[in-house]
Amino acid sequence: MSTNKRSSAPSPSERQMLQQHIFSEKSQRLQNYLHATKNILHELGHINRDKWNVHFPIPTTLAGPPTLTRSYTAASFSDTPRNASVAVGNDSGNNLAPPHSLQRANSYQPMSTASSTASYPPSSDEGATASTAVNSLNNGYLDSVGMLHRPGAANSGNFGSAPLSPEDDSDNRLRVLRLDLRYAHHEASSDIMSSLESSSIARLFDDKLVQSITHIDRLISRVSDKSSKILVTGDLNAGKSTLVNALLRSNVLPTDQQPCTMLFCEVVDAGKNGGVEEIHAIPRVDRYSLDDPTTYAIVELKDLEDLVMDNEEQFQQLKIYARDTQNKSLANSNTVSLLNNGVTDVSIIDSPGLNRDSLKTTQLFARQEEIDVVVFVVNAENHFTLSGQDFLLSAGKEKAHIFIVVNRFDAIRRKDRCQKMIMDQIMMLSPHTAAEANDLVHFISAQNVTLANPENNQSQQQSEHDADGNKLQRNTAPELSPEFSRMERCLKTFALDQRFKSKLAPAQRYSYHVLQDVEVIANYNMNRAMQQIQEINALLRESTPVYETLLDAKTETGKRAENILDGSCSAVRAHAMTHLNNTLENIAIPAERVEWPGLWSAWSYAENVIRVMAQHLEHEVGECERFAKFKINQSMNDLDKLKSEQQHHINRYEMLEQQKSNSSSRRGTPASQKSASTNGSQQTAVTATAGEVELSTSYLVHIGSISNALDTFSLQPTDFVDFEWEKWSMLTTMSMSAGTLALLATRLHSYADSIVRLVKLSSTIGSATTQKLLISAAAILGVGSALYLVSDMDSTVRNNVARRMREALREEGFSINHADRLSTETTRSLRPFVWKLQHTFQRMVEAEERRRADQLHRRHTAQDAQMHFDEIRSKARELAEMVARLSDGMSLNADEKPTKTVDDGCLDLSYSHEFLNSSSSGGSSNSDSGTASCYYDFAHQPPHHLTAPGSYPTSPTA
Ligand SMILES: Nc1nc2c(ncn2[C@@H]2O[C@H](COP(=O)(O)OP(=O)(O)OP(=O)(O)O)[C@@H](O)[C@H]2O)c(=O)[nH]1
Repeated sequence: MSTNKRSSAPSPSERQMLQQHIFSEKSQRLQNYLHATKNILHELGHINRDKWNVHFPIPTTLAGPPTLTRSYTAASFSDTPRNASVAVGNDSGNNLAPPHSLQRANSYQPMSTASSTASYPPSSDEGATASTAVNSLNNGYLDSVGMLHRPGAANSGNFGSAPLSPEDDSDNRLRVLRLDLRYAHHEASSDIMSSLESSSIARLFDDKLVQSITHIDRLISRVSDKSSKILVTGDLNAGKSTLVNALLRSNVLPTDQQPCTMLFCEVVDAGKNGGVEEIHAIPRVDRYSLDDPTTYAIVELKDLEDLVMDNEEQFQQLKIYARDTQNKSLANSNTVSLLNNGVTDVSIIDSPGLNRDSLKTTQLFARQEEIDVVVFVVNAENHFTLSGQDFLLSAGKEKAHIFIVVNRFDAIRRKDRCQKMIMDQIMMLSPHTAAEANDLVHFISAQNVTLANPENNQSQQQSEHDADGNKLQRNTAPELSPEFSRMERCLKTFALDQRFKSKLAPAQRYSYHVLQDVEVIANYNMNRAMQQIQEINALLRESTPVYETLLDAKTETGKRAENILDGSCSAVRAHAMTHLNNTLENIAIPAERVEWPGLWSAWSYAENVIRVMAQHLEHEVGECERFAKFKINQSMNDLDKLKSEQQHHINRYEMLEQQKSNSSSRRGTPASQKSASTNGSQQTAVTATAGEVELSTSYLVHIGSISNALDTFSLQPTDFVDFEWEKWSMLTTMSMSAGTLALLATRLHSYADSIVRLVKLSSTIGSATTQKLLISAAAILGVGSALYLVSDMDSTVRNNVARRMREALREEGFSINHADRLSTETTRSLRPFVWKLQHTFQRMVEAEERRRADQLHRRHTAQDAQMHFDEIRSKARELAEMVARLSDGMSLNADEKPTKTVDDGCLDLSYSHEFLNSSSSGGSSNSDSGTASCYYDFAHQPPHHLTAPGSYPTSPTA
């Protein structure tokens, strides 16, 4: 790059063209960055809502809102309450100075002792802690101010030389996205934060993100709006209207010793209204359209005073289209009108006094978002009132620089003292403004500007006549004090030439701070996620062997419980079978106790025998049941022992369940409800107790009959006859031994057969004697048998009954039925307890598995979040650097610039000229000069990964 090019000075028109070109490039880039910032916030909100409740760094040191000593405000006007504004200022996270930084700010030294260098102390807001020094004040007094600079920061300054540098200890210092809950609860934010559920914090954070996104939208529209709005504000009667009139060189706005501006009055060049001077009284600012006369009422300029004073209820704002009378020559910037400047459309808004009423004050606070330049008028006699302080703190939320006009300075006797006190206040309220006090703080007397007004200032006008003889009025150049001239020049520079500083820097600053906050939050949450992953890993490591042991215990306990049950059932069954079979076998024995009452009561004897036998059977069945109960009790004890062996598993489970229920009751579930449900589950988990055994075995007592066969069993006549032929054989043998036919008789097997054979024998023998003998023998045999029958009838009956009963019972499966029944009953008694034990283990295993699944899920979520936060952090960091680089080459600080600045340092024109030349020749401006890098990135867009589809307009071509 040739030295010739660099040294050639640009003409004013070239310079202006360059400025506009650069401004529109930077403006476009800034809009892109704002969109990208919004996307990052959207992304963060999405993560916060759907993936991971964002955790908030809890401030370890609480930064209170800065306060000034009352001595500064003792002479102030009535003040509006501080509450809203302090909250806003605090909320902004901007310029919140901890007490020590306030002390630093208070240590303002007169220029002779102040240091011109500045450091960037940690743990404090960028401005409030800056060690700035004022070397001089206005007119030589406000001369040079130390530049805040942090070595190694990504940026080299910003539009307004307010540094955009990361916090040194930023982990718990957020500027914009901070959740400050103090004001709602009168408690420390950290206390409230730590007591809140993470989901509640996430909801609050979501609201915060929405607010921030809305604000960025407003910034985008402000940045994209080609026109500039200058808001003139300050306390009542500070001289705001007088100042506006002085700037316009015309008594457009009414002034009075009493408060008179009740409405916002926006003064716009009449050229915007087809050159017609008139007032549009607007009921709804948001609906106002110049092309739609229904959105406003037209009022003549002469009626402005009445309108301003009396219609505050009817109209929200007045738009005053006034003709500009100043010289528009660009050659002399001092005479270029603010409204009609040839650079951009400017409007000046005169506002009602800050401390007039809280409603207007609130409106004023709200309006800052749409304005580019704040001109704050301070009454030199009153200094900053509390309302003024609050406003500056709030405006400082994004505007590092505020143009401060200390008016009515003519009325001050000890001017030095006044200047010093007011500068002290400014340094605390807007340090960046204080740092550039030379350009931004002016001590003037607006009233001293003599204005052109045909009614009250004829001396300032010359009358001429046009060709038709009409009288023309032309302003003569008013007499301006040097202070006023300088103030005016600086204001024009600030509002027009330094639109980077006045219009773009606030948005740049806000975006940068948001991105820094995002980075801090992402970093914090990454660490939290990492911590959570580590905790979960440790928990999983610890719980894996426990889980495996629990699985084994579950299997083993289940098997052993089943074995106890099966063993018990088998024992009961086997015992019942054996016992009842034996009982049936020997069923006749108990009947032996029944006394034989004689032949004539044989029937009742038989009935008694049956009853005794049935009773005996019943008793023996009961015996089997008692055995079953015994076995059930024994098994219960075994199960209880089994449970005791595994008690440590159950204890752990119950402890974890208790912890869970405690934590859910902390989250709001009624404690009683929780503990009831927990106790209930615990009770079901506990195995049998003695009481339960009693209860469970009680239904083993049989109800009613023990056998159908026994119920229908009845006595039969044959029961009295002994049909056991063995006996008859024996009897026959015995009879025959007494006679000659003993041998025959022994061969006979039945009584009938014996008789028949004897008869047959007698007939074959043929001898009468023998026949008689045989008949006698038969008779003896019959009588003997009868006698025998009668004498052994009791045993016959017993045996017959026992036999028949045994047969009947066997036939119905008496023993096996009872064995089965008792076995089933045993199972039924024990099964619930086995199940409970198994269920307990099943639930423990399931709970453990749920816990592990939950831990794995949480780990996955944390890993996911870690990844997302890492991405967001990188994006935010990268974008923040780009946002910071946006101000490369725009620094006003001569120390930082390799070349001199032109016209109050608004722009390095040698570079601009070079850029213009190189770009017009199609070449790159940085080909041979490292110092010209400030314009290389004009066409930079955010990297592709920072852009959402369709988010960005195409890059403007240089
Ligand atoms: N001595 C002195 N008086 C001034 C100066 N500027 C304004 N005044 C007077 O202060 C009074 C209030 O001036 P305004 O311009 O109406 O003040 P304001 O801030 O617009 O008042 P409101 O809109 O009612 O809040 C008027 O009487 C002015 O003449 C000044 O520089 N010096």
